[in-house]
Amino acid sequence: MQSALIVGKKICSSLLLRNWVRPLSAASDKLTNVEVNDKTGFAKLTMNRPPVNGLNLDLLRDLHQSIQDIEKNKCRGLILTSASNTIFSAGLDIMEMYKPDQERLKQFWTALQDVWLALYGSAVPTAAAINGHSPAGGCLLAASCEYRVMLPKYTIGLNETQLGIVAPKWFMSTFRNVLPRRIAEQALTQGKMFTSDEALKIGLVDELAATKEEALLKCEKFFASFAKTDPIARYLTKKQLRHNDIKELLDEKVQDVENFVLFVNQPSVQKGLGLYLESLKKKAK
Ligand SMILES: CCCCC/C=C/C(=O)SCCNC(=O)CCNC(=O)[C@H](O)C(C)(C)COP(=O)(O)OP(=O)(O)OC[C@H]1O[C@@H](n2cnc3c(N)ncnc32)[C@H](O)[C@@H]1OP(=O)(O)O
Repeated sequence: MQSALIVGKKICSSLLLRNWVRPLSAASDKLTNVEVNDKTGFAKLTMNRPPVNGLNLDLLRDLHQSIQDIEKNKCRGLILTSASNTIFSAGLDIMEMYKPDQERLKQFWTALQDVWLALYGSAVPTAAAINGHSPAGGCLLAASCEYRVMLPKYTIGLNETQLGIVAPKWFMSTFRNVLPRRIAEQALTQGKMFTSDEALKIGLVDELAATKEEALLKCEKFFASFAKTDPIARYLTKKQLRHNDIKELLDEKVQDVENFVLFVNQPSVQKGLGLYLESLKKKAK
């Protein structure tokens, strides 16, 4: 496992210290990092896969493990953010889908499903401090949280149709959980990337913040808004509201992997992904 969990000196009484301390791997190996604020019990989950936090199999597995740990240890909030100064996440690592190894491709999609199920269905309140660009899978992660605070002058959206690919149903449900249906439909069909200001205007993000520190504070303030609610009643309410979306994927999980594998292997999709990768690399030169 490639993530590190760092806990403050004092921890919430509900936490079992021995559960929290996982062996720290060498710094260069870490793909996610979890820090728990000892006073508040809020966990900061930081993605750290340079250069763009591309969601490959390893990062997805690491994220899943970290979300599960945060949940098991009954933290009072989970803030998802990025170690990069300019990118929250560039979405799925296209290298996982281009000329793929077939067995790994299945594992990759299953890992993405597991991350989404854990994050979207989390009992712990969730928020995203979006401190950089957040296309496609990056937007999915942020939109799966209950609250979003974004820094200015970045972009966010589900741009799949611009890549010639179709976002699966559960990506769309996540968007529809945040946006009015008509706006979601337009955004998804256009593959539109919104600037931070536009995202605020349509409600894709809840607040803007000038710095990452401010974004983290705003996420914490969101968690504090639950101070007078019963955590179990809070969770059961969220669970009921998100139940149909989650059930839909759980009922079709294996079929969804098969659909993905079939889709990605189509020659036209492979060609499109290859051209897109080339354009990204040309841009980098
Ligand atoms: C098939 C069923 C549905 C599947 C649903 C799919 C969901 C997805 O998430 S698909 C991925 C969609 N992602 C994108 O379209 C984002 C593409 N990337 C960008 O727009 C930009 O890279 C950026 C805005 C995120 C960052 O820009 P910048 O800071 O200028 O960095 P570079 O563009 O120079 O990128 C650095 C480096 O990283 C490579 N790269 C970027 N994104 C990806 C990616 N998603 N997958 C793989 N590799 C990526 C880029 O090619 C550069 O590589 P090098 O040239 O080798 O340094």
